[in-house]
Amino acid sequence: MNSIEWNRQALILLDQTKLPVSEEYIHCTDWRQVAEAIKMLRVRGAPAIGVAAGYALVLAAREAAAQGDRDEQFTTFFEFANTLKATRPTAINLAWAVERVCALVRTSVTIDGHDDQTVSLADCIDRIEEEAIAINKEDLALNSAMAKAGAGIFEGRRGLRILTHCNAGALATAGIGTALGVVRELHANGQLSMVYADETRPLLQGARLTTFELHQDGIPVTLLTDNMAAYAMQQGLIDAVIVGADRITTEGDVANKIGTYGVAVLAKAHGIPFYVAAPYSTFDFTLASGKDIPIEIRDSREVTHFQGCQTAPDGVPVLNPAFDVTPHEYVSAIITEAGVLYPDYTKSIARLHKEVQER
Ligand SMILES: CSC[C@H]1O[C@H](OP(=O)(O)O)[C@H](O)[C@@H]1O
Repeated sequence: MNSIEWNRQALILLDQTKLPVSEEYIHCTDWRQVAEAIKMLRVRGAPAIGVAAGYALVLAAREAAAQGDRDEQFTTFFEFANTLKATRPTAINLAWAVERVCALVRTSVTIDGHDDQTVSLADCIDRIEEEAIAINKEDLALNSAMAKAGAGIFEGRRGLRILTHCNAGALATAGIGTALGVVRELHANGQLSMVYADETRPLLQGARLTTFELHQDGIPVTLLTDNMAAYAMQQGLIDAVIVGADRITTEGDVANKIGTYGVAVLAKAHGIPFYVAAPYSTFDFTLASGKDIPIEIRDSREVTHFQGCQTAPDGVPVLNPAFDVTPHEYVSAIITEAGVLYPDYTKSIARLHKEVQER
């Protein structure tokens, strides 16, 4: 199942809002279609929306390069890029990918600090496409490195029962997944007994996507409603929690799907390790405290309706934050493609940053 495919003319996205009932694809030939797909979670998951945004910028550049004079073309392109970046504010991978491509364009048209008037936006399109493909390939490659690093935590252990929240799998990345990448590695090693998947209200990424993915791969999975996680832990059914992330601060505070913080508190109360799996591109090196992470507030209809079925009275006030922040004190370790980070996260994350910058 290929959730994101670039054929040079179009970005083909698996519409995740239709899963698990049907596998339908959207052929995006306009960057606005990709922006809508990200906003509506047809493509979702921090790394995946970064990859999709990279390809959307190829479509945006092609459109902008065909209109106005040279300066207008660049202005239009950067406006399109900013619109794309604003579709979902919490997952930093989206902004990271957009900024990475925009920085490339700015560098391409600058010589010795001056604007090189000989370079047009059209001249940049091939490089933008190369960068989008590079972002995609990097995400694909890092997933396997992360999976092995994460599985290393459980060296020699068998019969593992892992609880996860939301979907941090192949559908959320360009590869095998972050949290579910570790799960897949443990399964391949014969170490996994069961995955317990939180349904993850209100959009049910766990019920619809995680169970779908794991069932397809023959990995044992049991579905929980979100209010069952405490029971499962109390009954001794869970050995560890592994989740993904949408943004991690320099102190190790973690933004992830709403409900993650509650799972982390429950895990701590039951002495169960709580692991976060995320690539380097999920770290925000400009923020220390999780309190400063912007939390996306989504449409109230996501709570009062599901797939057209109304489940609450008209007009009832609704709170619908798409993410919450787990303070680093609740995080046992952070699994990355460069290895496993342990507290003191301020130091271990700084070391990761330094290593990657020096590559
Ligand atoms: C591979 S991390 C995916 C991360 O993104 C999900 O959010 P959404 O479904 O709204 O894109 C969730 O927080 C996952 O942990």
